[in-house]
Amino acid sequence: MATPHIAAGPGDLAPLVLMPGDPNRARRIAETFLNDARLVTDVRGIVGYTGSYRGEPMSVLASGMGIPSISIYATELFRHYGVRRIARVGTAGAITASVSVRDVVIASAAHTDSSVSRLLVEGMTLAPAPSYRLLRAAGDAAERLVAESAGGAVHIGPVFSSDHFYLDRPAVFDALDRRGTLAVEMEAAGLFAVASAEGGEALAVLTVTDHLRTGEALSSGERETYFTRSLRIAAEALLGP
Ligand SMILES: O=P(O)(O)O[C@H]1O[C@H](CO)[C@@H](O)[C@H]1O
Ligand SMILES: O=c1cc[nH]c(=O)[nH]1
Repeated sequence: MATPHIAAGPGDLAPLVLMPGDPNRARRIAETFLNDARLVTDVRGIVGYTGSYRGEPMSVLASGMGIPSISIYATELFRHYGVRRIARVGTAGAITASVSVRDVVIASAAHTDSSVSRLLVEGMTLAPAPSYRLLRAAGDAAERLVAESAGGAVHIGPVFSSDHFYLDRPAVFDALDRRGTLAVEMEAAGLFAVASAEGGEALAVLTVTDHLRTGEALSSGERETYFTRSLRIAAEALLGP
């Protein structure tokens, strides 16, 4: 059963998976958010746990950073472990003035400079996007949570999945900003492309931890506090219709 990158056995992973980039965050999600979570894989330090959320089996597996890394884990989950839905829960940098740090961005599409949108179907530039069912469920969950709890705004719109964390090309961000792009991160487009190829469903719910325009950044403590809201939106969406 084990794949080159996941050591879990048959039935060890739930059909619903939360996927942060950071393995430490995956462990914290297992310890503080899921119920009765147990470790099911730790190949290369990319830990995965399975427990439950509101009585439903749910797993968390880290993706590592970047499109190549998340593409490996998402492919193996959908293709070999019977996973149906993956929600990326990650951090992002705001690239437009109307988005602030502490806000949540739910990706409705993911522009990318990665070859993932160009290589998979010859002669075509694909448009990586989340599952509409999960996106709608996330929007509904966000409305309920914003009404219930304090915190920043929740935005739904396109993000930029960059192959470069250190991209010294401000004109790229200006042009994407003018086209309504909300934030930058490094995995959503790869996850969406894999989900569409493998017949799975995917979503990305991002906590805005940095602002590329103002230079503002959350402290590590604040990152954990505000991350919980994205997590709840993503987990509720995974349970959705
Ligand atoms: O917080 P995570 O999920 O890792 O996401 C963001 O943080 C990493 C860069 O620091 C990239 O993986 C980017 O997408
Ligand atoms: O990819 C990322 C993630 C968080 N903040 C950024 O500026 N970029």
